[in-house]
Amino acid sequence: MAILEIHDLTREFTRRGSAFPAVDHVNLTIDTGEFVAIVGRSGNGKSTLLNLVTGLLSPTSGTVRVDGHVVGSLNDRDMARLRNRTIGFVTQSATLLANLTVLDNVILPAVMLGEPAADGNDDDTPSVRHATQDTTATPATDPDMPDVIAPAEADATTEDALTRRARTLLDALQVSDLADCYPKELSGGEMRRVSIARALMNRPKLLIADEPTGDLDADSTAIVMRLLRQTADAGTAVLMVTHDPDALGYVDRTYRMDRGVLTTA
Ligand SMILES: Nc1ncnc2c1ncn2[C@@H]1O[C@H](COP(=O)(O)OP(=O)(O)OP(=O)(O)O)[C@@H](O)[C@H]1O
Repeated sequence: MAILEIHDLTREFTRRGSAFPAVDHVNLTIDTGEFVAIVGRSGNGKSTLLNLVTGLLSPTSGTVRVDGHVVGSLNDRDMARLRNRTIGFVTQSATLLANLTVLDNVILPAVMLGEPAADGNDDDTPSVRHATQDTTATPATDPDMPDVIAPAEADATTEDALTRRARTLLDALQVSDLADCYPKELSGGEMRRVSIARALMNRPKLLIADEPTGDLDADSTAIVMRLLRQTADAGTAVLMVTHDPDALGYVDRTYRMDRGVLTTA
C-alpha cells in the first residue's frame, strides 16, 4: 500500500529576479515497509523535497499524498494531526525544546494534540497498523536491540507506558543515560539520536529523515541504520536523505537528486 505518493511535483524559488525549479517534476511512490534513500550534492533540492512532503512548503505544481491525504488540501487542524500522528520527521537542524529534558522531548509528540496517540484504540494511529497488519510477515528481529517496533501496549496512553516507550527508544539509540539531561548538555550526535527517538515515538506510517547520521561516528551510524531498517521492516515507509555511503547498505532503493530532478541511482 502506498504511504507516500509524489506526483509531478515542482517547487520554484526566485533568486536575483529569476525563477528556478529547486524540485523539478518529481515522481516517487513509497509503499508500506519500503526504505528509500535520496543522495545528491548540496543545493540540489533534497531538503526542499522533504519540506514539500511534510507540508512545510507548498508546491508550485503537482501533488503530495501521505496515507491518501493530499498535503496542502487539509485544514490546519488535520494537517497538524497528519504531521503528529502519521509522519515522523528527523530534521537536519536541532529542534529539541531547550526547556524540556531529553525524556520529555521524546514523549512530547504523544501528548501534544491532547488526545490519545500511541494507543491501541485509534484507527488512525500506526500502532494499530503494526499490531494488526499482515500477521504472516515476520519483521527482522535483532537480538541486540530492544523491541521498539512491538505493538503498542493496550493502555499505552498512561504516563508510565509513554515513559516506557520513550525510554525503550532512547535505549535502542544508546542515549538512555541522557534521559534527564537538557538539550544544551548534549553533543550534536546525541541530539540527532534523541530527535530520531522523538520522530519514532508515535509509530509513524511515514518516517522522513534528513541526514539522520550526519553527526555520527561509524558505530552510532550502524545503530541508527539498523533501527531505521527494523522500523521499515515493521511497516513504516522510510524516506531518508543522506550523504553517507555507509547508510545506503540498509535501504531498498536509492535515488539521486540533480538540480531538482530525481533519477534512479
Ligand atoms: N527559500 C528559498 N529561496 C530561494 N532559494 C532557495 C530557498 N530555499 C532553498 N533555496 C535554493 O534551492 C536549492 C535547493 O536547496 P535545498 O536546501 O533543497 O538543497 P539540498 O539538496 O537539500 O542541499 P544540502 O545537501 O546542502 O542540504 C538551492 O539552490 C538553494 O539555495
